[in-house]
Amino acid sequence: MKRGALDSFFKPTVPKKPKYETSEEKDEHPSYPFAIPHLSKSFMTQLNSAPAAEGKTMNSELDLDMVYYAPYIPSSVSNGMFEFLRQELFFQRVRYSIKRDGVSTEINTPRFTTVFGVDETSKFNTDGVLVDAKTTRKLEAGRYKCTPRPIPQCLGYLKALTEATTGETFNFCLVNYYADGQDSISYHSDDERFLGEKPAIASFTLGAKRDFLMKHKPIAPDLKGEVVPEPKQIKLALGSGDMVLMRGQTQAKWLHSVPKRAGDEAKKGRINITFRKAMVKGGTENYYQYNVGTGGVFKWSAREGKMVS
Ligand SMILES: O=C(O)CCC(=O)C(=O)O
Ligand SMILES: [Fe+2]
Repeated sequence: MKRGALDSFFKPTVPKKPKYETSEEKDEHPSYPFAIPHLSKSFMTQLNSAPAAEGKTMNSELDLDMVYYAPYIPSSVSNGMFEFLRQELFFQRVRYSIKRDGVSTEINTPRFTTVFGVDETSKFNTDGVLVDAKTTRKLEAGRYKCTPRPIPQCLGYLKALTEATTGETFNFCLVNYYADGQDSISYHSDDERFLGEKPAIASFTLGAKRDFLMKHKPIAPDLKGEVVPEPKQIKLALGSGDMVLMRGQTQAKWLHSVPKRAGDEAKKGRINITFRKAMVKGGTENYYQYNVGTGGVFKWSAREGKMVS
């Protein structure tokens, strides 16, 4: 046997080198299953030039009020950000049961999810302790059934940039990971009362390109029985680094979805990040219930090329 072959035979298998650089600093918190590294200086510098493209206002359709940045995140960092977040965040695959007409059905959320943040009535102090937003006093035990988690630096950095661009403020960050074309989100609107009347939601895509579909909610005939024609469905092929800001009446009047897709593109995996602002405690309970749940934690395995529990 040749020397080189023997050498490589006995060489220990080193773990795959991550495709991105991180900072030495990490966020740790009792609510995190493991620490999350900060973004590298280089990533932060590159992100500082966001938005990479001017936002296009989409408001010519009935009740629609959106701004579309294609892209928002500079293309030099969008893939690194995708690899970083997929590798460093913890995810869950949430199951819950709902009652439809008295019959309870099990729902398996068809994507990986994670969530950070707390509603406007509370905040994390600099020691990572939850305090009342008004009195800044430590929360009494049992204020929340769930365990709120502070937004880590890597997502907080993007949140601050998004706030500067949009003039909105956010206190929640929800993350979806669509592993392949079978993962999806069905038609819905983010019109919960805990978000307030005309919620602004900034929604990012990293990784695979996926179609984002929008359709107007059914319009009832007016009192005179006149039928208002519904606007036609909208399809945005969201690519890595793109951001859509939905605001005004968009959630009240429109539905959106990311349907299942065949083909190789979706197999690359797609991360969606939404920044939102929940006004009351019920919002925090809802977001943790449906994005964390009670099952086990998943983490990306670079070796296996999939989320593992
Ligand atoms: O993945 C997306 O682009 C949309 C996600 C979404 O609508 C949601 O999480 O409410
Ligand atoms: Fe949504």
